[in-house]
Amino acid sequence: TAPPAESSPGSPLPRSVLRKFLLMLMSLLMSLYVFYCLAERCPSLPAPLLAAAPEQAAGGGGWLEPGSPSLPSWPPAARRKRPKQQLRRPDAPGRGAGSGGGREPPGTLALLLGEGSKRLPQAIIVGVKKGGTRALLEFLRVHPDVRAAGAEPHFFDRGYERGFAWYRELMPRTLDGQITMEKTPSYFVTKEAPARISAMSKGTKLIVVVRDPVTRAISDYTQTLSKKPDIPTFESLTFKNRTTGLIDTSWSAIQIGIYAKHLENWLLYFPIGQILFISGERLISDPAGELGRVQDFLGLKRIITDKHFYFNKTKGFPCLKKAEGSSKPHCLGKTKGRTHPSIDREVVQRLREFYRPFNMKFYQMTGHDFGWD
Ligand SMILES: Nc1ncnc2c1ncn2[C@@H]1O[C@H](COP(=O)(O)OS(=O)(=O)O)[C@@H](OP(=O)(O)O)[C@H]1O
Repeated sequence: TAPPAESSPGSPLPRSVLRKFLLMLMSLLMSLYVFYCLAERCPSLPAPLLAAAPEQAAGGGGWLEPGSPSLPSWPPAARRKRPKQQLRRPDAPGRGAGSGGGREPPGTLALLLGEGSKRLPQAIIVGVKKGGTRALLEFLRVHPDVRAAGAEPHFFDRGYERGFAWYRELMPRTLDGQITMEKTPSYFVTKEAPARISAMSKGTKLIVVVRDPVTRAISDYTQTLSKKPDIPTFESLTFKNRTTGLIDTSWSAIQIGIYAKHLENWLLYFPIGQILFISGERLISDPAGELGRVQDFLGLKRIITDKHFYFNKTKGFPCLKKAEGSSKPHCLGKTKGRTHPSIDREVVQRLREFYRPFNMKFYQMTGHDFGWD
């Protein structure tokens, strides 16, 4: 018998090759479709994450950024209309935006594909220096609805003349419903910062991580000492006149801790309810508890819980079980949690006396006793 015809007369390709080619074409088309669906444009999957919620699409107003009248108003997350199935369960494994290995929150692929846009921050950690601001931001970034600038932009203290377009460029891209954040601790003691932030948006949510002003001052000094080992002792810098015991309030390490005074300046532009005060001490002893308060304040679902933290004995601090963008445990670097030099007890005592009335005033203003006295 004659062998089955592999190619029809006149056809340049044998049938088997043609079949293989068609199969390959089909699988290529199927892969393209799957990819399309993963990019959240596929109609058979949950509604597109990228579609703006009706009220967001309508534009809310409230933003005063020059030249950008259509910027969305706060709070995208609180008013979020993201489909339910796109929010991870609080106990679901996985990480914040940018993580790898199939643990990405919804929308990460869209961000990777260049979707989303850079927005001015809706929430800022404005202080205080050495309060625990980096820890708070790193912890918050675990939330899939939070995206934050990595470095401190220093826009409202050092870079204001560069303009809002420059500032916005420093921000990560976000999808509708995600909150853009940054942290620059020096804003809290910058006279012009409240007016400038209010000029950007009156609705900006402010977070201040405060810490016992005496320990904060020592931490501040420790940082300077690590960079300039030749500076005078903490004790000598503390006093204008050691014999009279007059404190040198012009020394920034002391100045920054007079929280009540700085807060007065912020209250000229923002209602107290728009400022969240986080205890730097509790951020260490109960990170999940403090993160719960922050998530509520930002109108976010409570996704970051105690399951996200472990206490690292070597570091002496709580660390993340999985850092953003990785599945590995993550502690803050060596510049966080430095060993403080021991300071003369009497000097510490004198500083405690100095800060006490300011602390009392601060507790009164915030309605919260931070327990430093
Ligand atoms: N989880 C965790 N890991 C490491 N460090 C932690 C953590 N939580 C709070 N802290 C405290 O954060 C202090 C540094 O504060 P900041 O990040 O605000 O410093 S800075 O102003 O940005 O330089 C840093 O101060 P020092 O201990 O004096 O170095 C820490 O005490």
